[in-house]
Amino acid sequence: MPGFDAADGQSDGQSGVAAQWAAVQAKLRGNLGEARFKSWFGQVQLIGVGDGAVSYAVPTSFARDYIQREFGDHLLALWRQEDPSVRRITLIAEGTATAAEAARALAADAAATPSAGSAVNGASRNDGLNGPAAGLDAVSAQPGAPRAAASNPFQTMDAGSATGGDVPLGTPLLPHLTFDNFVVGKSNQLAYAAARRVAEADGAVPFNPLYLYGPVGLGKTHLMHAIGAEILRRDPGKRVVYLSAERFMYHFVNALRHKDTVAFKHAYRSVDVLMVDDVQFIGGKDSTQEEFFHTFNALVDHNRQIIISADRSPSDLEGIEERIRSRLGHGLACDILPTDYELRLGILHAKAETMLPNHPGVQLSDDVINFLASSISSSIRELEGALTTLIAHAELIGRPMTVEHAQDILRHLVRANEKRITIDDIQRKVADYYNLRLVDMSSPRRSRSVARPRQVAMYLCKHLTTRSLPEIGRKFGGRDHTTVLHGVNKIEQLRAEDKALDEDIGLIRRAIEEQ
Ligand SMILES: Nc1ncnc2c1ncn2[C@@H]1O[C@H](COP(=O)(O)OP(=O)(O)OP(=O)(O)O)[C@@H](O)[C@H]1O
Repeated sequence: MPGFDAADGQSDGQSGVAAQWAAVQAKLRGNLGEARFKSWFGQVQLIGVGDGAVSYAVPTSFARDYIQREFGDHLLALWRQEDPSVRRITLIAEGTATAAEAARALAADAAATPSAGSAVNGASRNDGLNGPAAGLDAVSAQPGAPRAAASNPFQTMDAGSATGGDVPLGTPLLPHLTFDNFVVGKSNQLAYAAARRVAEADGAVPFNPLYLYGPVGLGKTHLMHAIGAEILRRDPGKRVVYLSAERFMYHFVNALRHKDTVAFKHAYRSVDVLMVDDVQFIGGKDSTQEEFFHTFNALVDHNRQIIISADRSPSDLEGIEERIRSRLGHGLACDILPTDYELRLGILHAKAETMLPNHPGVQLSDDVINFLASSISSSIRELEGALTTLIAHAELIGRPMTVEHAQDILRHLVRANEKRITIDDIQRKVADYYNLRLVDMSSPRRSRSVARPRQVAMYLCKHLTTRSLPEIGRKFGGRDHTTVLHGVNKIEQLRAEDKALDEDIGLIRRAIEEQ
Protein backbone atom coordinates (compact mmCIF):
# COMPACT_ATOMS: atom_id res chain seq x y z
CA MET A 1 0.00 0.00 0.00
CA PRO A 2 1.59 3.28 -1.02
CA GLY A 3 2.93 5.28 1.86
CA PHE A 4 1.89 2.63 4.29
CA ASP A 5 4.34 0.17 5.75
CA ALA A 6 3.72 -3.47 5.14
CA ALA A 7 2.49 -5.52 8.06
CA ASP A 8 5.08 -8.24 7.69
CA GLY A 9 7.65 -6.92 10.04
CA GLN A 10 10.00 -5.62 7.38
CA SER A 11 9.84 -1.90 7.62
CA ASP A 12 11.70 0.62 9.69
CA GLY A 13 8.38 2.37 10.29
CA GLN A 14 7.09 -0.72 11.97
CA SER A 15 10.03 -1.15 14.29
CA GLY A 16 9.87 2.59 14.97
CA VAL A 17 6.26 2.27 16.03
CA ALA A 18 7.04 -0.79 18.13
CA ALA A 19 9.82 1.14 19.87
CA GLN A 20 7.52 4.07 20.48
CA TRP A 21 4.87 1.80 21.92
CA ALA A 22 7.51 0.19 24.13
CA ALA A 23 8.49 3.63 25.42
CA VAL A 24 4.85 4.53 26.08
CA GLN A 25 4.36 1.20 27.89
CA ALA A 26 7.40 1.82 30.05
CA LYS A 27 6.02 5.19 31.12
CA LEU A 28 2.56 3.80 31.71
CA ARG A 29 4.04 1.02 33.82
CA GLY A 30 5.99 3.57 35.83
CA ASN A 31 2.97 5.80 36.35
CA LEU A 32 0.38 3.13 37.07
CA GLY A 33 2.47 0.53 38.83
CA GLU A 34 3.00 -3.00 37.57
CA ALA A 35 -0.26 -4.52 38.84
CA ARG A 36 -2.53 -1.82 37.47
CA PHE A 37 -0.62 -1.68 34.23
CA LYS A 38 -1.00 -5.43 33.76
CA SER A 39 -4.71 -5.37 34.56
CA TRP A 40 -5.52 -2.80 31.93
CA PHE A 41 -2.78 -2.91 29.36
CA GLY A 42 -1.65 -6.52 29.61
CA GLN A 43 -4.00 -7.62 26.83
CA VAL A 44 -4.10 -4.47 24.79
CA GLN A 45 -2.67 -5.02 21.33
CA LEU A 46 -1.32 -2.28 19.14
CA ILE A 47 -2.78 -2.53 15.65
CA GLY A 48 -0.99 0.34 14.03
CA VAL A 49 -0.30 4.02 13.68
CA GLY A 50 -1.46 6.03 10.71
CA ASP A 51 -3.21 9.24 9.71
CA GLY A 52 -2.62 10.68 13.16
CA ALA A 53 -4.32 7.81 14.96
CA VAL A 54 -2.92 5.02 17.12
CA SER A 55 -5.22 1.99 17.03
CA TYR A 56 -5.47 -0.74 19.60
CA ALA A 57 -7.47 -3.90 19.94
CA VAL A 58 -8.78 -4.42 23.46
CA PRO A 59 -10.42 -7.61 24.66
CA THR A 60 -13.81 -6.32 25.80
CA SER A 61 -16.00 -3.27 25.49
CA PHE A 62 -15.76 -2.88 29.25
CA ALA A 63 -11.99 -2.63 29.05
CA ARG A 64 -12.33 -0.23 26.12
CA ASP A 65 -14.65 2.09 28.05
CA TYR A 66 -12.57 1.93 31.19
CA ILE A 67 -9.28 2.61 29.44
CA GLN A 68 -10.88 5.42 27.50
CA ARG A 69 -12.25 7.04 30.63
CA GLU A 70 -9.38 6.51 33.03
CA PHE A 71 -6.27 6.55 30.89
CA GLY A 72 -7.32 8.06 27.56
CA ASP A 73 -5.82 11.50 27.94
CA HIS A 74 -2.71 10.17 29.58
CA LEU A 75 -2.15 7.61 26.85
CA LEU A 76 -2.56 10.26 24.19
CA ALA A 77 -0.17 12.62 25.97
CA LEU A 78 2.46 9.86 26.21
CA TRP A 79 2.10 9.03 22.54
CA ARG A 80 2.46 12.66 21.64
CA GLN A 81 5.74 12.77 23.50
CA GLU A 82 6.95 10.07 21.14
CA ASP A 83 5.27 11.34 18.03
CA PRO A 84 3.68 14.81 18.03
CA SER A 85 1.71 13.98 14.88
CA VAL A 86 -0.49 11.57 16.85
CA ARG A 87 -3.88 13.17 17.33
CA ARG A 88 -6.06 10.42 18.66
CA ILE A 89 -6.24 6.93 20.01
CA THR A 90 -8.71 4.42 18.66
CA LEU A 91 -9.73 1.52 20.86
CA ILE A 92 -11.44 -1.37 19.16
CA ALA A 93 -13.24 -3.89 21.32
CA GLU A 94 -12.69 -7.22 19.73
CA GLY A 95 -15.62 -9.49 19.25
CA THR A 96 -16.76 -11.89 16.62
CA ALA A 97 -15.57 -9.47 13.98
CA THR A 98 -11.98 -8.82 14.89
CA ALA A 99 -10.25 -5.52 14.67
CA ALA A 100 -7.93 -6.95 12.08
CA GLU A 101 -10.90 -8.04 9.99
CA ALA A 102 -12.41 -4.60 10.21
CA ALA A 103 -9.10 -3.05 9.27
CA ARG A 104 -8.79 -5.39 6.30
CA ALA A 105 -12.24 -4.39 5.09
CA LEU A 106 -11.13 -0.81 5.05
CA ALA A 107 -8.01 -1.56 3.15
CA ALA A 108 -10.16 -2.55 0.18
CA ASP A 109 -11.30 1.01 -0.39
CA ALA A 110 -8.20 2.68 0.90
CA ALA A 111 -5.72 0.64 -1.08
CA ALA A 112 -5.18 3.32 -3.66
CA THR A 113 -4.80 6.11 -1.16
CA PRO A 114 -1.40 7.44 -0.21
CA SER A 115 -1.23 7.62 3.52
CA ALA A 116 1.54 8.00 6.01
CA GLY A 117 1.71 5.50 8.79
CA SER A 118 2.86 2.16 9.98
CA ALA A 119 1.08 -1.01 10.86
CA VAL A 120 2.05 -3.73 13.25
CA ASN A 121 0.59 -6.97 14.51
CA GLY A 122 -0.73 -8.11 11.20
CA ALA A 123 -3.51 -5.59 10.73
CA SER A 124 -2.97 -3.80 7.50
CA ARG A 125 -4.65 -0.51 8.24
CA ASN A 126 -6.18 1.26 11.13
CA ASP A 127 -8.30 3.98 9.70
CA GLY A 128 -12.00 4.13 9.34
CA LEU A 129 -13.01 3.03 12.76
CA ASN A 130 -13.52 6.03 14.85
CA GLY A 131 -15.69 8.80 16.08
CA PRO A 132 -13.20 11.28 17.45
CA ALA A 133 -13.70 12.94 20.75
CA ALA A 134 -11.09 14.32 23.06
CA GLY A 135 -8.51 12.54 20.95
CA LEU A 136 -9.75 9.15 21.81
CA ASP A 137 -12.15 6.98 19.89
CA ALA A 138 -14.00 4.00 21.20
CA VAL A 139 -15.22 1.50 18.69
CA SER A 140 -16.92 -1.78 19.11
CA ALA A 141 -16.19 -4.19 16.35
CA GLN A 142 -18.66 -6.68 17.68
CA PRO A 143 -22.37 -7.04 17.12
CA GLY A 144 -24.32 -5.18 19.74
CA ALA A 145 -22.06 -2.17 19.72
CA PRO A 146 -23.03 0.83 21.87
CA ARG A 147 -26.65 1.81 21.48
CA ALA A 148 -28.46 4.83 22.72
CA ALA A 149 -29.99 4.34 26.12
CA ALA A 150 -33.34 6.00 26.63
CA SER A 151 -31.89 8.40 29.16
CA ASN A 152 -28.91 9.39 27.08
CA PRO A 153 -28.91 12.72 25.32
CA PHE A 154 -27.78 11.09 22.12
CA GLN A 155 -29.08 8.80 19.51
CA THR A 156 -27.55 6.24 17.27
CA MET A 157 -29.25 4.39 14.50
CA ASP A 158 -28.78 0.89 13.36
CA ALA A 159 -28.16 0.39 9.73
CA GLY A 160 -28.77 -3.32 10.32
CA SER A 161 -27.52 -5.40 7.47
CA ALA A 162 -26.72 -2.25 5.54
CA THR A 163 -23.41 -2.10 7.26
CA GLY A 164 -22.79 -5.78 7.29
CA GLY A 165 -24.09 -6.53 10.75
CA ASP A 166 -25.34 -4.55 13.69
CA VAL A 167 -22.80 -1.78 13.50
CA PRO A 168 -24.50 1.42 14.64
CA LEU A 169 -24.87 4.05 11.97
CA GLY A 170 -23.72 6.97 14.05
CA THR A 171 -21.38 7.35 16.95
CA PRO A 172 -22.94 8.25 20.28
CA LEU A 173 -22.79 11.91 21.07
CA LEU A 174 -20.63 12.55 24.08
CA PRO A 175 -22.74 14.14 26.77
CA HIS A 176 -19.93 16.30 28.11
CA LEU A 177 -19.46 18.13 24.81
CA THR A 178 -22.13 20.81 25.10
CA PHE A 179 -22.52 24.50 24.36
CA ASP A 180 -22.48 25.15 28.09
CA ASN A 181 -18.91 24.03 28.50
CA PHE A 182 -17.60 25.46 25.25
CA VAL A 183 -15.55 28.51 26.11
CA VAL A 184 -15.94 31.25 23.53
CA GLY A 185 -13.18 33.61 22.44
CA LYS A 186 -12.29 35.65 19.39
CA SER A 187 -10.93 32.69 17.50
CA ASN A 188 -14.05 30.55 17.68
CA GLN A 189 -16.91 32.98 18.14
CA LEU A 190 -18.14 32.86 14.56
CA ALA A 191 -18.20 29.06 14.52
CA TYR A 192 -19.90 29.02 17.89
CA ALA A 193 -22.60 31.48 16.79
CA ALA A 194 -23.27 29.54 13.59
CA ALA A 195 -23.41 26.26 15.50
CA ARG A 196 -25.95 27.70 17.92
CA ARG A 197 -28.02 29.06 15.08
CA VAL A 198 -28.21 25.61 13.47
CA ALA A 199 -28.93 23.90 16.78
CA GLU A 200 -31.72 26.28 17.66
CA ALA A 201 -33.33 26.43 14.21
CA ASP A 202 -36.06 23.96 15.18
CA GLY A 203 -36.35 22.24 11.84
CA ALA A 204 -35.43 25.20 9.66
CA VAL A 205 -32.13 24.84 7.84
CA PRO A 206 -30.24 28.13 8.11
CA PHE A 207 -27.15 27.06 6.21
CA ASN A 208 -26.59 23.82 4.38
CA PRO A 209 -24.08 22.54 5.01
CA LEU A 210 -22.63 24.24 8.03
CA TYR A 211 -18.95 23.63 7.39
CA LEU A 212 -16.57 24.06 10.34
CA TYR A 213 -12.89 24.02 9.63
CA GLY A 214 -9.57 24.67 11.28
CA PRO A 215 -6.47 22.99 12.69
CA VAL A 216 -6.72 19.92 14.89
CA GLY A 217 -7.97 19.96 18.42
CA LEU A 218 -9.62 23.37 18.41
CA GLY A 219 -13.21 22.37 19.07
CA LYS A 220 -14.86 21.33 15.79
CA THR A 221 -15.95 17.98 17.14
CA HIS A 222 -17.02 19.60 20.37
CA LEU A 223 -19.31 21.98 18.50
CA MET A 224 -20.81 19.18 16.43
CA HIS A 225 -21.64 17.15 19.50
CA ALA A 226 -23.09 20.26 21.11
CA ILE A 227 -25.30 20.90 18.08
CA GLY A 228 -26.53 17.30 18.15
CA ALA A 229 -27.27 17.41 21.87
CA GLU A 230 -29.16 20.68 21.57
CA ILE A 231 -31.24 19.52 18.61
CA LEU A 232 -32.20 16.37 20.51
CA ARG A 233 -32.93 18.32 23.65
CA ARG A 234 -35.39 20.46 21.72
CA ASP A 235 -36.86 17.54 19.80
CA PRO A 236 -35.96 14.06 21.04
CA GLY A 237 -37.68 12.53 18.03
CA LYS A 238 -35.12 13.91 15.60
CA ARG A 239 -32.87 11.40 13.90
CA VAL A 240 -29.46 12.87 14.48
CA VAL A 241 -26.40 11.02 13.27
CA TYR A 242 -22.85 12.01 14.08
CA LEU A 243 -19.91 10.09 12.69
CA SER A 244 -16.44 10.56 11.35
CA ALA A 245 -15.76 10.39 7.64
CA GLU A 246 -13.63 7.36 8.42
CA ARG A 247 -16.56 5.62 9.96
CA PHE A 248 -18.75 6.53 7.01
CA MET A 249 -16.20 4.83 4.83
CA TYR A 250 -16.09 1.85 7.13
CA HIS A 251 -19.85 1.42 6.84
CA PHE A 252 -19.74 1.85 3.15
CA VAL A 253 -16.98 -0.70 2.64
CA ASN A 254 -18.82 -3.11 4.90
CA ALA A 255 -22.01 -2.62 2.93
CA LEU A 256 -20.11 -3.34 -0.26
CA ARG A 257 -18.66 -6.44 1.30
CA HIS A 258 -22.08 -7.66 2.30
CA LYS A 259 -23.60 -6.59 -1.01
CA ASP A 260 -26.06 -4.50 0.90
CA THR A 261 -25.66 -1.02 -0.43
CA VAL A 262 -29.40 -0.48 -0.87
CA ALA A 263 -29.99 -0.72 2.85
CA PHE A 264 -26.91 1.45 3.42
CA LYS A 265 -28.31 4.19 1.21
CA HIS A 266 -31.71 3.96 2.80
CA ALA A 267 -30.26 4.18 6.31
CA TYR A 268 -28.15 7.26 5.63
CA ARG A 269 -30.74 9.05 3.60
CA SER A 270 -33.44 8.82 6.21
CA VAL A 271 -31.76 10.95 8.86
CA ASP A 272 -32.83 14.47 9.84
CA VAL A 273 -29.40 15.76 10.74
CA LEU A 274 -26.16 14.29 9.45
CA MET A 275 -22.85 15.39 10.95
CA VAL A 276 -19.67 14.14 9.34
CA ASP A 277 -16.40 14.88 11.10
CA ASP A 278 -12.97 15.18 9.48
CA VAL A 279 -14.26 15.02 5.93
CA GLN A 280 -10.78 15.59 4.51
CA PHE A 281 -10.30 11.91 5.19
CA ILE A 282 -12.27 10.88 2.10
CA GLY A 283 -9.80 12.73 -0.14
CA GLY A 284 -8.57 10.26 -2.72
CA LYS A 285 -11.04 7.56 -1.74
CA ASP A 286 -13.07 7.66 -4.87
CA SER A 287 -15.91 5.27 -4.25
CA THR A 288 -16.50 6.54 -0.71
CA GLN A 289 -16.47 10.06 -2.06
CA GLU A 290 -19.00 9.25 -4.71
CA GLU A 291 -21.31 7.68 -2.16
CA PHE A 292 -20.85 10.58 0.21
CA PHE A 293 -21.76 12.99 -2.56
CA HIS A 294 -25.00 11.14 -3.33
CA THR A 295 -25.93 10.99 0.33
CA PHE A 296 -25.14 14.67 0.70
CA ASN A 297 -27.26 15.67 -2.29
CA ALA A 298 -30.19 13.50 -1.27
CA LEU A 299 -30.26 15.05 2.19
CA VAL A 300 -29.88 18.61 0.94
CA ASP A 301 -32.68 18.03 -1.57
CA HIS A 302 -34.92 16.94 1.28
CA ASN A 303 -33.98 19.94 3.38
CA ARG A 304 -32.15 17.96 6.01
CA GLN A 305 -29.39 19.67 7.93
CA ILE A 306 -25.82 18.64 7.22
CA ILE A 307 -22.85 19.67 9.33
CA ILE A 308 -19.35 18.97 8.17
CA SER A 309 -15.97 19.46 9.75
CA ALA A 310 -12.55 19.40 8.17
CA ASP A 311 -9.06 20.59 8.82
CA ARG A 312 -9.17 22.98 5.87
CA SER A 313 -11.58 25.05 3.82
CA PRO A 314 -13.72 23.40 1.10
CA SER A 315 -11.58 24.88 -1.66
CA ASP A 316 -8.38 23.58 -0.06
CA LEU A 317 -9.55 19.97 0.25
CA GLU A 318 -7.17 17.71 -1.60
CA GLY A 319 -8.15 14.67 -3.61
CA ILE A 320 -11.80 15.64 -3.57
CA GLU A 321 -13.65 16.27 -6.77
CA GLU A 322 -14.43 19.83 -7.70
CA ARG A 323 -18.22 19.28 -7.72
CA ILE A 324 -18.05 17.98 -4.14
CA ARG A 325 -15.84 20.81 -2.93
CA SER A 326 -18.20 23.25 -4.50
CA ARG A 327 -21.24 21.65 -2.81
CA LEU A 328 -19.46 21.68 0.52
CA GLY A 329 -18.86 25.40 0.14
CA HIS A 330 -22.48 26.22 -0.66
CA GLY A 331 -23.68 26.77 2.89
CA LEU A 332 -21.74 28.62 5.54
CA ALA A 333 -18.06 27.84 6.05
CA CYS A 334 -16.67 29.04 9.40
CA ASP A 335 -13.07 28.74 10.39
CA ILE A 336 -11.81 28.21 13.91
CA LEU A 337 -8.51 29.99 14.38
CA PRO A 338 -5.67 29.07 16.71
CA THR A 339 -6.45 30.05 20.28
CA ASP A 340 -5.06 33.12 21.95
CA TYR A 341 -3.65 33.22 25.44
CA GLU A 342 -6.85 34.53 27.05
CA LEU A 343 -8.98 31.79 25.54
CA ARG A 344 -6.54 29.12 26.66
CA LEU A 345 -6.60 30.58 30.13
CA GLY A 346 -10.41 30.58 30.14
CA ILE A 347 -10.53 26.98 28.97
CA LEU A 348 -7.98 25.87 31.56
CA HIS A 349 -9.88 27.51 34.39
CA ALA A 350 -13.14 25.97 33.21
CA LYS A 351 -11.59 22.50 32.86
CA ALA A 352 -9.78 22.73 36.18
CA GLU A 353 -13.04 23.68 37.84
CA THR A 354 -14.72 20.51 36.61
CA MET A 355 -11.76 18.20 37.12
CA LEU A 356 -10.37 19.25 40.48
CA PRO A 357 -13.38 18.26 42.60
CA ASN A 358 -12.67 14.66 41.54
CA HIS A 359 -9.13 14.95 42.87
CA PRO A 360 -9.42 16.11 46.45
CA GLY A 361 -6.21 17.57 47.76
CA VAL A 362 -4.91 18.62 44.37
CA GLN A 363 -4.49 22.32 43.76
CA LEU A 364 -3.04 24.12 40.79
CA SER A 365 -1.76 27.63 41.36
CA ASP A 366 -2.41 30.45 38.92
CA ASP A 367 1.27 30.34 38.03
CA VAL A 368 0.98 26.75 36.88
CA ILE A 369 -2.18 27.50 34.90
CA ASN A 370 -0.51 30.54 33.32
CA PHE A 371 2.48 28.43 32.44
CA LEU A 372 0.24 25.92 30.66
CA ALA A 373 -1.65 28.64 28.81
CA SER A 374 1.54 30.27 27.61
CA SER A 375 3.52 27.19 26.72
CA ILE A 376 0.96 24.91 25.05
CA SER A 377 -0.66 26.76 22.23
CA SER A 378 -1.04 24.18 19.51
CA SER A 379 -4.35 22.59 20.40
CA ILE A 380 -6.89 22.49 23.17
CA ARG A 381 -6.66 18.74 23.15
CA GLU A 382 -3.01 19.02 24.10
CA LEU A 383 -3.81 21.61 26.68
CA GLU A 384 -6.37 19.30 28.26
CA GLY A 385 -3.95 16.41 28.12
CA ALA A 386 -1.30 18.49 29.86
CA LEU A 387 -3.72 19.56 32.57
CA THR A 388 -4.77 15.97 33.17
CA THR A 389 -1.15 14.88 33.34
CA LEU A 390 -0.31 17.56 35.90
CA ILE A 391 -3.32 16.68 38.04
CA ALA A 392 -2.35 13.00 37.95
CA HIS A 393 1.22 13.83 38.96
CA ALA A 394 0.14 16.20 41.71
CA GLU A 395 -2.06 13.46 43.09
CA LEU A 396 0.76 10.93 42.95
CA ILE A 397 3.38 13.08 44.61
CA GLY A 398 0.94 14.53 47.13
CA ARG A 399 2.60 17.96 47.03
CA PRO A 400 1.54 21.24 45.43
CA MET A 401 2.59 21.40 41.80
CA THR A 402 5.22 24.03 41.05
CA VAL A 403 5.95 25.64 37.69
CA GLU A 404 9.41 24.04 37.68
CA HIS A 405 7.95 20.60 38.25
CA ALA A 406 5.30 21.19 35.59
CA GLN A 407 8.02 22.28 33.15
CA ASP A 408 9.89 19.10 33.85
CA ILE A 409 6.89 16.80 33.47
CA LEU A 410 5.74 18.42 30.25
CA ARG A 411 9.12 19.16 28.72
CA HIS A 412 8.53 17.09 25.56
CA LEU A 413 5.18 18.64 24.91
CA VAL A 414 6.45 22.10 25.66
CA ARG A 415 9.40 21.61 23.37
CA ALA A 416 7.12 20.51 20.55
CA ASN A 417 4.99 23.62 21.07
CA GLU A 418 7.95 25.90 21.42
CA LYS A 419 9.07 25.13 17.93
CA ARG A 420 6.25 27.33 16.79
CA ILE A 421 7.05 30.53 18.64
CA THR A 422 10.57 31.69 19.28
CA ILE A 423 11.98 34.83 20.81
CA ASP A 424 13.20 35.76 17.32
CA ASP A 425 9.66 35.47 15.93
CA ILE A 426 8.39 37.75 18.63
CA GLN A 427 11.13 40.32 18.20
CA ARG A 428 10.56 40.39 14.46
CA LYS A 429 6.81 40.86 14.74
CA VAL A 430 7.10 43.55 17.39
CA ALA A 431 9.73 45.42 15.39
CA ASP A 432 7.52 45.22 12.28
CA TYR A 433 4.52 46.44 14.17
CA TYR A 434 6.27 49.48 15.59
CA ASN A 435 8.28 50.16 12.46
CA LEU A 436 11.60 49.57 14.17
CA ARG A 437 14.67 47.71 13.04
CA LEU A 438 15.20 44.24 14.42
CA VAL A 439 18.50 45.34 15.97
CA ASP A 440 16.61 47.84 18.11
CA MET A 441 15.34 44.92 20.13
CA SER A 442 18.85 44.23 21.37
CA SER A 443 20.40 47.68 21.07
CA PRO A 444 21.28 49.81 24.11
CA ARG A 445 18.95 52.65 22.91
CA ARG A 446 16.73 53.80 25.73
CA SER A 447 14.41 56.33 24.12
CA ARG A 448 10.74 55.63 24.88
CA SER A 449 9.93 54.92 21.21
CA VAL A 450 12.28 51.95 21.31
CA ALA A 451 12.26 50.95 24.96
CA ARG A 452 8.50 50.50 25.18
CA PRO A 453 8.20 48.15 22.16
CA ARG A 454 11.18 46.26 23.54
CA GLN A 455 9.31 45.79 26.81
CA VAL A 456 6.26 44.64 24.85
CA ALA A 457 8.46 42.06 23.15
CA MET A 458 9.87 40.90 26.51
CA TYR A 459 6.37 40.64 27.88
CA LEU A 460 5.26 38.51 24.92
CA CYS A 461 8.34 36.30 25.25
CA LYS A 462 7.45 35.69 28.87
CA HIS A 463 3.88 34.73 27.96
CA LEU A 464 4.29 32.94 24.65
CA THR A 465 7.47 30.98 25.25
CA THR A 466 8.78 29.05 28.20
CA ARG A 467 12.13 30.79 28.16
CA SER A 468 13.36 31.90 31.56
CA LEU A 469 13.91 35.58 32.33
CA PRO A 470 17.73 35.30 32.05
CA GLU A 471 17.35 33.56 28.68
CA ILE A 472 15.05 36.30 27.46
CA GLY A 473 17.48 38.92 28.77
CA ARG A 474 20.34 37.37 26.82
CA LYS A 475 18.35 37.60 23.58
CA PHE A 476 17.68 41.27 24.23
CA GLY A 477 21.28 42.39 24.02
CA GLY A 478 22.47 40.65 27.17
CA ARG A 479 20.14 42.45 29.55
CA ASP A 480 19.85 41.35 33.13
CA HIS A 481 16.84 39.24 34.20
CA THR A 482 15.70 42.01 36.55
CA THR A 483 15.42 44.35 33.56
CA VAL A 484 13.25 41.79 31.81
CA LEU A 485 11.11 41.38 34.91
CA HIS A 486 10.72 45.11 35.19
CA GLY A 487 9.65 45.31 31.53
CA VAL A 488 7.15 42.49 31.91
CA ASN A 489 5.62 44.05 35.03
CA LYS A 490 5.50 47.46 33.43
CA ILE A 491 3.57 46.17 30.43
CA GLU A 492 1.24 44.18 32.64
CA GLN A 493 0.45 47.36 34.55
CA LEU A 494 0.10 49.49 31.40
CA ARG A 495 -2.19 46.99 29.71
CA ALA A 496 -4.70 47.46 32.48
CA GLU A 497 -4.63 51.26 32.08
CA ASP A 498 -4.02 51.84 28.39
CA LYS A 499 -6.64 50.37 26.08
CA ALA A 500 -4.73 51.22 22.92
CA LEU A 501 -1.63 49.42 24.14
CA ASP A 502 -3.74 46.47 25.19
CA GLU A 503 -5.20 46.26 21.68
CA ASP A 504 -1.76 46.59 20.09
CA ILE A 505 -0.54 43.66 22.13
CA GLY A 506 -3.58 41.59 21.19
CA LEU A 507 -2.92 42.23 17.50
CA ILE A 508 0.78 41.46 17.72
CA ARG A 509 0.11 38.27 19.63
CA ARG A 510 -2.37 37.18 17.02
CA ALA A 511 0.08 37.88 14.24
CA ILE A 512 2.71 35.80 16.06
CA GLU A 513 0.38 32.90 16.74
CA GLU A 514 -0.96 32.80 13.23
CA GLN A 515 2.37 32.99 11.47
N1 LIG B 1 -13.69 26.37 23.17
C1 LIG B 1 -13.56 25.26 23.88
N2 LIG B 1 -13.99 25.19 25.15
C2 LIG B 1 -13.83 24.07 25.89
N3 LIG B 1 -13.26 22.94 25.44
C3 LIG B 1 -12.82 22.95 24.16
C4 LIG B 1 -12.95 24.09 23.33
N4 LIG B 1 -12.42 23.79 22.14
C5 LIG B 1 -11.98 22.54 22.21
N5 LIG B 1 -12.22 22.02 23.42
C6 LIG B 1 -11.85 20.67 23.89
O1 LIG B 1 -10.63 20.31 23.26
C7 LIG B 1 -10.65 18.96 22.87
C8 LIG B 1 -10.39 18.86 21.39
O2 LIG B 1 -11.48 19.43 20.69
P1 LIG B 1 -12.16 18.73 19.44
O3 LIG B 1 -12.05 17.24 19.53
O4 LIG B 1 -13.53 19.28 19.31
O5 LIG B 1 -11.19 19.26 18.30
P2 LIG B 1 -11.30 19.12 16.72
O6 LIG B 1 -11.16 20.50 16.19
O7 LIG B 1 -12.53 18.38 16.33
O8 LIG B 1 -10.01 18.28 16.37
P3 LIG B 1 -9.79 17.14 15.22
O9 LIG B 1 -9.63 17.88 13.95
O10 LIG B 1 -8.55 16.47 15.67
O11 LIG B 1 -10.97 16.24 15.22
C9 LIG B 1 -12.01 18.42 23.28
O12 LIG B 1 -11.89 17.75 24.51
C10 LIG B 1 -12.87 19.65 23.44
O13 LIG B 1 -13.86 19.47 24.42
